[in-house]
Amino acid sequence: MILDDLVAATTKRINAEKAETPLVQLQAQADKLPNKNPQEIVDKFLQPGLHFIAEIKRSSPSKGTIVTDFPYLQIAKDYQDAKIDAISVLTEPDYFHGNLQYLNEISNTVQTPLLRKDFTIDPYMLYQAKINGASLVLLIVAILTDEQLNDYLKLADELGLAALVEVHNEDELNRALKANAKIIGVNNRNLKDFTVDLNNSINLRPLVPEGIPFITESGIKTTADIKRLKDARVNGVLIGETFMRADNKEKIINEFKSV
Ligand SMILES: O=C(O)c1ccccc1NCC(=O)[C@H](O)[C@H](O)COP(=O)(O)O
Repeated sequence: MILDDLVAATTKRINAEKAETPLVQLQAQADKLPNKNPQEIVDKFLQPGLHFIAEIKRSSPSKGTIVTDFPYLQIAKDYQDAKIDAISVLTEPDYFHGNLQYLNEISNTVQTPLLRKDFTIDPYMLYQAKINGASLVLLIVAILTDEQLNDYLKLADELGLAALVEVHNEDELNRALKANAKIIGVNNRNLKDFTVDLNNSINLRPLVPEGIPFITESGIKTTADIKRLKDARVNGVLIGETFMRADNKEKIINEFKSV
């Protein structure tokens, strides 16, 4: 499965990065930075209305190259101008052609909270996220043990990072809730065959308590999709490809917001 390949590539990459910059060095850098308050993001997603996380990504395993022109700083400014609630920045290099440097530069360009979108498999990546300006990190339940999930949630909190805990099914959702995840993301993409089905989120929505923001991710393309998801009472949508392909990002975001 693709997640196995992503985990293998990420493990190799992080081991190489650790050899170059040891964890203690990142910890010392992180210690010097002020902590943000992760609860602020949770509270924001719980406010009435639909919240938007817009993604910056060049490619993906399911779609290959999405855009050839990739002015990531301008895209971040466009998202900020459209008053998006958070920006998801792909930092995975091998399959998404992302880069941690993009996150760093974007954090110096916009004030919008940033999600480090990567395949977190090591605490080292949480320190990297903080140092490079993230407010949120992604924790994918399918690639973590319960112990890792608990440890990374605790560390994220200590570092002042909110965690978007991603699940694909009821079993993973139960693990996320047991670990006291404060934000749940449901991925509509089946990572075995890459099909997307918004019903995945719609079916799981009632299982998440009201005090935990419910974010639906992947495959959201039209105002009709937004209406269905709003009717299902999700708190937020995470949209990548549709926004990346749009020439006028503010226009499509405003159309989606007006549903
Ligand atoms: O998108 C993929 O091909 C993919 C493959 C394996 C793991 C994760 C993958 N996608 C990451 C995402 O979660 C999406 O980038 C995100 O939900 C936005 O989806 P979309 O709006 O469909 O671009």
